[in-house]
Amino acid sequence: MKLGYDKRAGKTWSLVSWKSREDPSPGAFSIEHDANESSQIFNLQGPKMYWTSGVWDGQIFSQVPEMRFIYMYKYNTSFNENESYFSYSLHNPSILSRVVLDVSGQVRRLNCHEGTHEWDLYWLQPKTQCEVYAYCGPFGTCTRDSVEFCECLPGFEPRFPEDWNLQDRSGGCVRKADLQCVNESHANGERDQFRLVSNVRLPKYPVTIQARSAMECESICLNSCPCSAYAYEGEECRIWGGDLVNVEQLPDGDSNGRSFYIKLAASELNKRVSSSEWKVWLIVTLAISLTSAFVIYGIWGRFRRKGEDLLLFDFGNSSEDTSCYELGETNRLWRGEKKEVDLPMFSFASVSASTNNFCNENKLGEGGFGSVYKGKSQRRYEVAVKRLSKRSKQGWEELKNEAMLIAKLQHKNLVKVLGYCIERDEKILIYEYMSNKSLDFFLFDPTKHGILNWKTWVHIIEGVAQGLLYLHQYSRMRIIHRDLKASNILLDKDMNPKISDFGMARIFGGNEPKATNHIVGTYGYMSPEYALEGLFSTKSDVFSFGVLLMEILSGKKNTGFYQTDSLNLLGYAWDLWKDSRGQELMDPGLEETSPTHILLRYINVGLLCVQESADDRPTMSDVVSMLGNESVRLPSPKQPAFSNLRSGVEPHISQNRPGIYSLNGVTLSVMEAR
Ligand SMILES: Nc1ncnc2c1ncn2[C@@H]1O[C@H](COP(=O)(O)OP(=O)(O)OP(=O)(O)O)[C@@H](O)[C@H]1O
Repeated sequence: MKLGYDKRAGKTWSLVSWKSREDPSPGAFSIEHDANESSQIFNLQGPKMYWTSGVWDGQIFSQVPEMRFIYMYKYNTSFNENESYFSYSLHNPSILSRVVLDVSGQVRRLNCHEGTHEWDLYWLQPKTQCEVYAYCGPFGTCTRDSVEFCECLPGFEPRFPEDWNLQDRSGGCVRKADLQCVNESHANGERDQFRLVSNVRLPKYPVTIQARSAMECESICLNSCPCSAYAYEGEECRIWGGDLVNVEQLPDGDSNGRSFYIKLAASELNKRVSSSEWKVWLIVTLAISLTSAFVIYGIWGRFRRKGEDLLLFDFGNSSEDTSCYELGETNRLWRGEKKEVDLPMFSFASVSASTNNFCNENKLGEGGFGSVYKGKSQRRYEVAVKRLSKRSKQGWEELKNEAMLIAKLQHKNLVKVLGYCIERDEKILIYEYMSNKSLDFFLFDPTKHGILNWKTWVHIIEGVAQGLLYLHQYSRMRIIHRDLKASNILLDKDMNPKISDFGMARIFGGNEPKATNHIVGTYGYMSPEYALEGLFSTKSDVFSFGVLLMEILSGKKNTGFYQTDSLNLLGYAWDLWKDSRGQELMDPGLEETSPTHILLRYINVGLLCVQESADDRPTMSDVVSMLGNESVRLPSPKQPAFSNLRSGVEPHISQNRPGIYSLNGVTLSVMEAR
């Protein structure tokens, strides 16, 4: 369908939401294409702007940067004397995809899942209130996941305080003191000044101009009356005229955080608090702090009980139940941690009841830090319960790291954590149950590898790639998994892959590799710069993904590979590739069910991922596009890392480097070199 304007018929092609989920008559929202040159998509709530895509630059809409990495669609805009419109089509016409404008005003893209024939949510906007156009009005700032979404920028106050208190923030904020707006010194000697606003998503609609320095950029803004703010980054001077909208305050450490300078009257910046104001401020602050403490205490108590109620209702055996919140030291320690876990807490009694007292028949497997059991709630909902071994001291740190990270992530290819329990010396995480266990069960058992056809393997490979891409690029934090391997890919009943085991994962800022002395990971999957120098980056995950891909294609483990007596799997693959015999690497079962040129393409991508130099390896977004789009030309790979290493022999680790890694597919870390 076209979204635009039919000039001959004088008709607009738009998308209109339903009135309610049951009533398909025209609702409050509509999407239209701007017929002017800016060619943006407007999502309107009645006549009011609700969301905008930003201007079309010929490839993407400026407010939808992720379009750069989504290679599935072809976009088309057209302006001629008869019509002006925007439309899209799919590179692969067999994929079913649709765009829906929801009753709540969200634009949702849904793709039909080949296996389940259900509509999967692929993309949506606006995702949060902070992305709604001018949600906090002009000069307001928005903070997601906060009770009070909106605040005013420093030096501003609500324009309509009554509406503001009644939660209508659309009026925004106004200056507490007017700008002087003079080029030369003002009569009283005060010129407008700038105040830094940091760690935010920048306001919409800047104008970009060239400036040689931050000072020059500041002076341009200072000498232009309508300029309200500027930002200087990489020789690019951005200035904003008039109202600032959609400034979003980001959480600490968010790699999307930027800074800008807002222009304020000098009197506002130099304000001193008089002694009577100071006293009033002190009294009010004390009163607020005390009231907040009581309120938080009350809410916390209710929250704990609510978590427990949920558990009793869902898992529990109420008569035997001991309450988690009555626990002692360990429990308080957890809550005392700086970063709290935003997850429901369950009592040990109910978790134990759900697994039939951790009986052996319910045991799903055993990892480095403890055992995993299948549990069933009273409502027959299946879960997986990871119980930390009481001897494992280090495992506790990993488990906490895992809970804190996964609780903040949401993607269909990442395993979900449903809750936790800490009681006396018991430490437990509860996950969604994945009935097909982990990928290694299918991969390294020759009788099982052949059960899955090529289509399913592609589904698994693409899912893992999407999950990693989300971690590296799209999640709220940039995350490096550091322990991607076959046993950490779980499979649900429909063989959807989910990345698990975030015990080693790290939040990562910037693009430069980070160094560590404490090298953890699994032999065979670790990149050379990480195993040998302790340097990790998103490219170390790309390396592990490459090894996994080669293992899937060949049906063989990278470690313990004895096909030839001189090389490991990567070396073997490289030798075949050089001799144009790549297809001989393939698991014979796969070769029968898939076209050779596709298999060779996948081997090519795998070899690109395991190249020696991290800089030569593609990013996960490159990998996703190379795997999914046959029209993307693939570069020739260079020789893989460790390819001349005898199978089962570990790379030499220098004697003066303290950290070491793991063996035989089990993750370990020790602090001394061997
Ligand atoms: N959510 C789950 N659903 C079903 N089975 C699971 C689930 N989580 C783990 N398992 C099973 O339990 C086994 C042990 O998992 P765990 O994550 O503790 O260790 P691992 O990843 O195999 O090893 P390591 O801890 O050394 O990395 C897995 O191999 C898998 O078969």
